[in-house]
Amino acid sequence: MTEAEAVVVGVRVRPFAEREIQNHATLCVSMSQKSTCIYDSSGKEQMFTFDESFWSHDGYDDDGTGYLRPKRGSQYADQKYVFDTFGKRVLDNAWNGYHCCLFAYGQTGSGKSYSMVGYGNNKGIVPISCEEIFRRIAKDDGNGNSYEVMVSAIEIYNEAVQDQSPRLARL
Ligand SMILES: Nc1ncnc2c1ncn2[C@@H]1O[C@H](COP(=O)(O)OP(=O)(O)OP(=O)(O)O)[C@@H](O)[C@H]1O
Repeated sequence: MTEAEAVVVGVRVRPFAEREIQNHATLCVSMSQKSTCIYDSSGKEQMFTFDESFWSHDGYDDDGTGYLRPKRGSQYADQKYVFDTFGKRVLDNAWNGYHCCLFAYGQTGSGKSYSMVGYGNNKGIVPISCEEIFRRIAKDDGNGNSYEVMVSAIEIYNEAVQDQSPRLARL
């Protein structure tokens, strides 16, 4: 990990919620690789560059199990893609002994829980990481190493810190 990579930032756009569709919401974001473009009401563009721009607004279908996968040729970022490009990076660094933190920031209903924990078959970064941690431990079986896994998770809401670890342990 180089100093330049010490902090990485990604943005993700979720599909319109039912209420937004009913209110005839207008899409004002577009993404291309690492760039995110936001249009104001006059159509003026503002371009931002992040380490990753995850387009999850459209271009997906259900694979029959409830999992949302990209349609052929679409740029839809599914849960696996988000884990592979962001979650795995944090996990790999933690595995190499670095103290790491991954947090989701956004207004209510913006998709933080979806990305971090997920819903149904669309597992988020936390459960995929847990599976990966125990897969790596199992793979190392017989090499004489011992592992201790501890989990903690906090939620900061209205500037109050809440320990969500017991909730996480029930997943
Ligand atoms: N990438 C996505 N693809 C499909 N649906 C999504 C995606 N992100 C979020 N959603 C949907 O949008 C809704 C709101 O998402 P979510 O519950 O993750 O928001 P949140 O930011 O955690 O909200 P809160 O702060 O109120 O807990 C949910 O119904 C969720 O299923």
